Amino acid sequence: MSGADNLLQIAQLRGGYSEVDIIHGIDLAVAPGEIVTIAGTNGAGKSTLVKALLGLLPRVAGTIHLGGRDITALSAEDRFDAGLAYVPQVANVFPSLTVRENLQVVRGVKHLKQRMDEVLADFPALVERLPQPASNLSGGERQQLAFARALMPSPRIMVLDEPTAALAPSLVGKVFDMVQKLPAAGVAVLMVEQRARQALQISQQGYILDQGSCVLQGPAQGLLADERMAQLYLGNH
Ligand SMILES: Nc1ncnc2c1ncn2[C@@H]1O[C@H](COP(=O)(O)OP(=O)(O)OP(=O)(O)O)[C@@H](O)[C@H]1O
Repeated sequence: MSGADNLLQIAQLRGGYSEVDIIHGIDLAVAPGEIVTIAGTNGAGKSTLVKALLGLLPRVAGTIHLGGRDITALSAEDRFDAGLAYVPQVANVFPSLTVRENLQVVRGVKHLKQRMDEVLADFPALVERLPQPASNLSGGERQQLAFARALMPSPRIMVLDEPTAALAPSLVGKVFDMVQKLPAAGVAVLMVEQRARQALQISQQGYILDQGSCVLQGPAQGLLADERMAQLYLGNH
């Protein structure tokens, strides 16, 4: 696939929180319908890369294109409106609002009632919880609500920050199942995940960061098959 066909195209992205660069010229692409995993050691720069992508890093250089449009200079709000959804690791729902209100307050949703019905069709467990405060939800249900919220404005790509991190091990498979269904709903996925092996198993492409640079990239199955690299960077999960 040529660069022009990619949904998301990050080129030579660098930047940091002060004058010191934390990420050093990263190239990354997500094609329509793809799941792409970013893995790497602690402190490698994964969250910093995500912040740069979302427009939350104070200083960046390089370019970011979404659907062929240069979004590098856009605010975080305008990137969201352009179809970039984000599910943070924590604080991804409003606990004091009901489940219904959590879905209603998402910015930029057209035909709210209809869209809510469409999204809830994929999350039946949330339907009976609609009148309850989100604080009543279990960890797994809360993650479902976070995904449902992110889907409300019909994004083109969802950026997931360690979607399994705060969950009991028994729920991890369910979250990866949810992720795996997103491309069929027309949503590509860019996911940072510590459970790198499991994440790569449901991904088409993977990128391994170390000290702010991409040290390895390619088809996910190839990365999993490279035992030496897998030992170094992918951990046991
Ligand atoms: N707000 C910040 N201000 C200054 N430096 C920061 C800030 N956030 C992160 N850093 C630094 O940037 C580097 C990369 O951190 P980052 O959080 O991007 O790594 P990561 O790969 O996401 O790590 P982890 O897997 O532990 O979450 C680290 O050296 C970190 O100390």
